[in-house]
Amino acid sequence: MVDEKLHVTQALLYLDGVSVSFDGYRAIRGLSIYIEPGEMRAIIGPNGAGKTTMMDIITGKTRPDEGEVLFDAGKYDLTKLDETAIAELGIGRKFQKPTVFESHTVADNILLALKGPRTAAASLFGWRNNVEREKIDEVLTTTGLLDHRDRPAGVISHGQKQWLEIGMLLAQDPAIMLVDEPVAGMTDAETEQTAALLKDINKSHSVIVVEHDMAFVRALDCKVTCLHEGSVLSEGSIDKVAGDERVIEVYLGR
Ligand SMILES: Nc1ncnc2c1ncn2[C@@H]1O[C@H](COP(=O)(O)OP(=O)(O)OP(=O)(O)O)[C@@H](O)[C@H]1O
Repeated sequence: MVDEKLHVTQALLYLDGVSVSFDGYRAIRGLSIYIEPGEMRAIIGPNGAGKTTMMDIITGKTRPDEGEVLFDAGKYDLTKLDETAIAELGIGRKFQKPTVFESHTVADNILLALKGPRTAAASLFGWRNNVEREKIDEVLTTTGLLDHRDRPAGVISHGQKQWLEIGMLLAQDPAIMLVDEPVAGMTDAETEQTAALLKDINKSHSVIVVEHDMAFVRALDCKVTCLHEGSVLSEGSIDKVAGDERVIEVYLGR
């Protein structure tokens, strides 16, 4: 049921005054972030700034002690929903380490993601309809993996595995994709391609990217939020944030 009191914002994702403590340590402190529909946002900040914890709060893995976490113009209070319900609302997450099914082909990995976990095993042996085939090829084209569609996912490069996992997320067509450090361990060329891929995906999906690689963040060409000690230290264009003396002191100047 939709609570009328929640209609306080047009933001796709609205975090306001969010705090959480672990064993008395306040990992997130009065964090407020608003993501507009269709937006791409890069989140940066030093180790321990709270970036992963923020993603955990959005996806329901961690419950905040206080604050509001609303989705889709205030329609849904994410603090009241579990991880499965939040995923079903269209909030998709990609963790840092790729977790593709290595013994299955690249195409079957996308098929498994399309089907969802419940019917996945059966679907691999079942009839694959044209709609699925078209969707798989569309995702593989977007992610630059069409030439690898019939190779086992275990033999493709680290960068290609990251793109495959982004593709698996894309197959589920989430309203917003949360992507955690996608270019860690990538070559410069792969990093550039990943920025282009996420910008392409952002034409039809909102995206939040956590990343340390500043060349990559610059290439994303989007609004940047720098977290520090669990709250927003600086926010705005990459030039504004990268030129902010407080950001240089705690993060960039290291
Ligand atoms: N489940 C947990 N139990 C106890 N402490 C935690 C837990 N999760 C996070 N923390 C602490 O909360 C703080 C924020 O951690 P978090 O992982 O969110 O930072 P981060 O910005 O993602 O850092 P990194 O860039 O290293 O991934 C850290 O001090 C961390 O040790």
